[in-house]
Amino acid sequence: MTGFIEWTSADARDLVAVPREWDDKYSHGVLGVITGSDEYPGAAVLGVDAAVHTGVGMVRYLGPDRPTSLVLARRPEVVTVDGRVQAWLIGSGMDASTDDTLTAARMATALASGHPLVLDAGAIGASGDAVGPAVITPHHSELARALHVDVAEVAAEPEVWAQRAADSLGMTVMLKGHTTLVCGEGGSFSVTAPTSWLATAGTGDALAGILGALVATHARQLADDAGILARLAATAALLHGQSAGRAGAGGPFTVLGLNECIPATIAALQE
Ligand SMILES: NC(=O)C1=CN([C@@H]2O[C@H](COP(=O)(O)OP(=O)(O)OC[C@H]3O[C@@H](n4cnc5c(N)ncnc54)[C@H](OP(=O)(O)O)[C@@H]3O)[C@@H](O)[C@H]2O)[C@@H](O)CC1
Ligand SMILES: Nc1ncnc2c1ncn2[C@@H]1O[C@H](COP(=O)(O)OP(=O)(O)O)[C@@H](O)[C@H]1O
Repeated sequence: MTGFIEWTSADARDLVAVPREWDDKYSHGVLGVITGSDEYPGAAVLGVDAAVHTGVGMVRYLGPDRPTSLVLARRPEVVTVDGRVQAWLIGSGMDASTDDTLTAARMATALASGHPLVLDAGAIGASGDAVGPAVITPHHSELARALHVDVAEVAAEPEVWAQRAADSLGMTVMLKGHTTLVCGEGGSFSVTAPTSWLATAGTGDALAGILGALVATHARQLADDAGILARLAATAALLHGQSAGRAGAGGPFTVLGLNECIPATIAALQE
């Protein structure tokens, strides 16, 4: 694939931040999460669960009551009150033009915060309001919508459209598919999935959570070098694919099952 370097486990190894003996939950990174809705509460659960399994100092989830209850039922370690955050994950399972005024206000504050941003699904259309370094995580249809082109054009030349989006939006783009393409000021990388069983609802929400955790735990490095965002995105796609392969052992898996395999995938990476 011209210009795209295939990302490997060796490349990914140094992009998972292992807490040091002097770290605490705040210094290791706090991920703020604004995802889910009454219509799609599951997206919030899947993304938060993935972030926790990827390793982060704290996940702070701010969403409507229904997804909040479900997130806490699945992951009681999650904090659901406003406070200090080092990076934001926004958009999975929600609509940017939501009439929920509290969620809309939280989203506007996060976009303007200057903190690194992971913008998924419903937040991709709000990328123009991002102040800090940002990565968008569209599938083909979402990228086509963002660029006002036909999805068939994106499907025919995904490398061209991923690069065009990164150039025109001035941010990192992770275009999802069997081969996931990442472009940004830090480089252009491809990650080939080890299993097509990933083609199932909710796996993208988990990927966004993995990336959110990697971004939150590198917030300080991102302040000096926004270029590492592309390498973090490629690492997230690699961890996601390998965890899916591990979860299904060649067959299908649940998304929560994929998440449960993330720690072993990270441990194997660091052996
Ligand atoms: N449990 C939960 O809470 C879950 C919540 N979820 C949340 O649901 C929200 C909506 O997500 P969404 O992707 O289904 O809808 P949307 O972006 O409007 O797509 C519209 C059209 O695009 C196409 N299309 C779709 N995927 C494509 C692909 N990979 N590659 C190419 N084309 C693709 C397809 O059109 P078709 O190709 O059939 O013509 C489709 O009809 C989102 O917020 C997400 O986070 C989900 O994660 C599931 C689990
Ligand atoms: N055929 C496939 N082979 C491998 N991976 C796939 C395939 N189709 C989709 N994926 C991956 O599955 C995930 C789907 O994400 P997305 O389309 O956002 O779904 P959802 O919104 O339901 O979570 C992405 O990580 C994508 O790269």
